[in-house]
Amino acid sequence: MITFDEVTKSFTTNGKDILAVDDVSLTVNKGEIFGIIGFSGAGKSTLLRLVNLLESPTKGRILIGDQDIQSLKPRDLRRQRQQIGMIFQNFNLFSSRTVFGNVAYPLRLARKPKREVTRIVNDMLDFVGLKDKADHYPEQLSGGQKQRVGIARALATSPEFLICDEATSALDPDTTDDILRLLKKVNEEYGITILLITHEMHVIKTICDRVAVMENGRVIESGNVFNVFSNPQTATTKNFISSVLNDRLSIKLLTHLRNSHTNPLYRVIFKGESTNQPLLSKVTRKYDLDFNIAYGSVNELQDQLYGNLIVEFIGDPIAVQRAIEELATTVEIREVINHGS
Ligand SMILES: Nc1ncnc2c1ncn2[C@@H]1O[C@H](COP(=O)(O)OP(=O)(O)OP(=O)(O)O)[C@@H](O)[C@H]1O
Repeated sequence: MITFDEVTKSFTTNGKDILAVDDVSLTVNKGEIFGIIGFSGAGKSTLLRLVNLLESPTKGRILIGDQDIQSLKPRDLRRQRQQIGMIFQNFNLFSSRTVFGNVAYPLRLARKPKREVTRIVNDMLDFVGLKDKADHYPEQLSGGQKQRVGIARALATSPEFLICDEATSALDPDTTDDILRLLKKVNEEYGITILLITHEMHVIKTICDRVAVMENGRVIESGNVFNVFSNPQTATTKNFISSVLNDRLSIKLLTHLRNSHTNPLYRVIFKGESTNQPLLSKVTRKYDLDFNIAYGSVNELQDQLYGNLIVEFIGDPIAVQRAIEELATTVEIREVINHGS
C-alpha cells in the first residue's frame, strides 16, 4: 500500500514558488492498478518522483506499507527502492547493451550469482514474449518491444510495486493495447501493485481499478473507475471521459437532431444492472407512447456496461412526463433539447 498523506511539494525558481503538488491525500491499495490522469503540468511526474524517493515532500508524509519513507536510513532506503520497479515513456534502455544485458543490469547491480541472473533474465524475457530477441540491441527493436524489455528489466528484481511514467505515450494504438495487456498480466500473475500516470483516458479505461484526476497540483476527483466515468463531477474529468466514451455530441450533430425531431429529447444513462432490462419498452407500453432512439453509445467499463442514449418520446405530453418520472427512479434521465424554449 502507498499512502500520500496531505503531501505538498513546491519548487522555487528565480525567486518564484511553484506548487507542483498541493495537499494530495491518496491511497494506492495492494494489488490494484491505480491511474493518475491530468494534463501537462498537473503535477503527476512530481508525485511519482516523490514515491520513487527522487524528491522529498515540502509538507506531508508518504508511507509505503506503514513506513514513512522519509524516516528511512540510507541502507533501508536502498532496499525500499528495490521494491519499486519503474518503466518510462522513452524506455530508458542502454543502447550499448543487448536485451539480455539490459534486463540483467539491476540483477548484476544487486550482485546476484551469474547462474541466477541467467535464469531470471530468461524467465522475464519469456514472460514478456522476447526470448528470441535476447542478443538484439535496442535499436533493432520496435517501440513496443523496447517497452517489453523495460518491463522485463523492472520485474527482474521482483518488486512489490511497478510505477509507469506515461509508459504507452510513445506507442501507436495497437501497440499501446499490447503493452496494457502485458501490464494487466503483470498485475494478475505476479500480484504487483501498479501506479501509473498518463494523459490518456484510454489507459485508465482499459486497465485501471481506480483513478485520480489531477489539476494544478491537486486531486480534483478520485475513485473507482466505473463510478468516476459514470458520474464525473468536474469539467476536466468530463472532458477526459468524453475522449473515450463518445458521450458528448458535436454541435453539428446536436443541430441535426434539433432539426430532425419535433418532440423534446432526453438523455438516458444506463449503468450496470439497468442495461439488462427492457426499461424503455416497458414504460412506453405502460403509458401508450412511442420512442425513437436518436443517438446511442454503449461502453464496457470494468466488466460493466455503461449506455448513453438520446431518446425522443412521442405521445401525450402528460403521459411523457409520467413515463420520465417513472424512468428516473431506475436510470439517470434529463432533457437535452427543449423545442419550446
Ligand atoms: N524541478 C523542478 N523545478 C521547478 N519546477 C518544477 C520542477 N519539476 C516540476 N516543476 C513544475 O511543477 C509543475 C508540475 O510539473 P509535473 O512535471 O509534475 O507535471 P506533469 O503533470 O507530470 O506534466 P507533464 O505530463 O508535462 O510531465 C509544473 O508547473 C512544472 O513546471
